[in-house]
Amino acid sequence: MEMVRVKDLCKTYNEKVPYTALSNVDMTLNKGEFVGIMGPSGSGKTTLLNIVSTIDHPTSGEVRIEGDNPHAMSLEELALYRRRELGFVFQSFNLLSTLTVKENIMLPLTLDGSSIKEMKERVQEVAQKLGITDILDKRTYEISGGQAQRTAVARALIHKPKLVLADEPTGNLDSKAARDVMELLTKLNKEMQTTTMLVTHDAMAASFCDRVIFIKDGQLHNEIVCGDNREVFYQRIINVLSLLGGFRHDFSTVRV
Ligand SMILES: Nc1ncnc2c1ncn2[C@@H]1O[C@H](COP(=O)(O)OP(=O)(O)OP(=O)(O)O)[C@@H](O)[C@H]1O
Repeated sequence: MEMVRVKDLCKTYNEKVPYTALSNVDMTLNKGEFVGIMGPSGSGKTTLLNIVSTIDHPTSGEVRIEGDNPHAMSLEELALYRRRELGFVFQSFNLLSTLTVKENIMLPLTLDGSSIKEMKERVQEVAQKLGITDILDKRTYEISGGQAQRTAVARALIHKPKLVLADEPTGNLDSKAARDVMELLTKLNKEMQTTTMLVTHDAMAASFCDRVIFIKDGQLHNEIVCGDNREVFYQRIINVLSLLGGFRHDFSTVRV
């Protein structure tokens, strides 16, 4: 079943000199699928994620999420839609430092007016899945980067969103923490059947996906699907990246 449908999507930034960041992008994400988006620096990955996640608007074309067109909603409808149906994970964690880990995780439910009982139950459930029950009362400055990103993942998933959007979630983590976060994200994706779109430059992170879509110069380049062997998938990702060229970062040195 189709969860996300991107149709003929174009984005031009109207600066002094207009810049076309995306041209005629078509893609589909199926329900429960974990899809990576890769491409050289400046190829349009974040622009694509921002438009699918409703943070930015397309110049033309359409995004449908389970049939809904979020870009056609009013600001109030859109705010509610984002809060209820989408989950976000960012490179910089975006946790509120004045709140505890537990309060950060609860935030989407607090904003939605859920009962205290329900919030407590859901926090316990999601914290257990992410192995962070023992840090729930800590402040965000008392925890490690890996724990911070697991907290951010818990916050993104607590309201059981339809779609999780992750922009370089391993970008600020060491290789061990990065691998842990990817293992948890994929485990929860399978358990909860939450469709996930991941932008990354990291081949190790991408090798956890079911499918990786490559973009270059704002257009779809190709895609590869993970078979039975993740190590082979990782090598195939590296091969496409070396063909594409133009990477800001060195390829990940982490072995799968
Ligand atoms: N708000 C903006 N105004 C003008 N140009 C922009 C804006 N945001 C992005 N761009 C340009 O659009 C192009 C695509 O940017 P985008 O951030 O989507 O690329 P990316 O593939 O995510 O890059 P990176 O891997 O470096 O994060 C780049 O050339 C960028 O300079």
